[in-house]
Amino acid sequence: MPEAQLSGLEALKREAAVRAVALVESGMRVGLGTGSTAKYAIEEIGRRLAAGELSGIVGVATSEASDVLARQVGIPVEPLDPRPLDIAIDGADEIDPDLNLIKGLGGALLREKLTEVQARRFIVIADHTKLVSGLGEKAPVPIEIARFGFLSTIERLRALGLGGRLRQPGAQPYVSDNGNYIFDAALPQPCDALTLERTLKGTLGVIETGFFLGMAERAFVAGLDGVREVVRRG
Ligand SMILES: O=C[C@H](O)[C@H](O)[C@H](O)COP(=O)(O)O
Repeated sequence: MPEAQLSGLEALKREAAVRAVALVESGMRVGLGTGSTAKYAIEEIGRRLAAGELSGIVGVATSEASDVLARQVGIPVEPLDPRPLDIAIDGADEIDPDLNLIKGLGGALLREKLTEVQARRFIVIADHTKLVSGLGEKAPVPIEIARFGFLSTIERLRALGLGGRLRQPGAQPYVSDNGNYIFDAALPQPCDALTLERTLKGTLGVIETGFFLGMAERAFVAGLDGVREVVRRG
């Protein structure tokens, strides 16, 4: 869509995406994120390929939807294999001052984490509404859980003191690309995300969480005064 037709927030998201895609070079293997911001990054990579600004790009998609979009815009897509990715670009639901993230409100957390952990550089793109002083301030943390015995798993999550609910947009629970359910957990504030992440990973029935801690190298965050580049400290 031409820039002039995008709403204010959408234009900001695209601006952040374009800044991140400027880091992509010919021949790179690129992790392709998921969501309404990552969509702009995929489109921009496609545009640069079509314009001859890039060549030899291979994309690894973090969701079925991003796989479809990438192919539509002419990005060759391959499955994730053990080779490192040069870069991954993705959106986020919350970003704290140390670039720890909550991701997965779009349901793609497991494939995103599997892909982004293999990237030499993981770049986050977002609009300014995603910035928080502590994780869980605005968004729940999505927890992907096995369908089998999910009610028992939810009881275990509640026993950890977590509020929240099974994601269920209609009559049936939401099913991820991997065939699992998602529990959107409300976090106590303030939240010790690292400790909670460790506890959750040791909880039977939990497959993955939407905490992306210490993974992002930098973020391009678009606000009304332009795009701010935030680099992780240490
Ligand atoms: O599962 C979805 C992903 O983690 C998204 O990257 C995240 O939800 C941000 O999406 P959006 O850019 O649409 O706000």
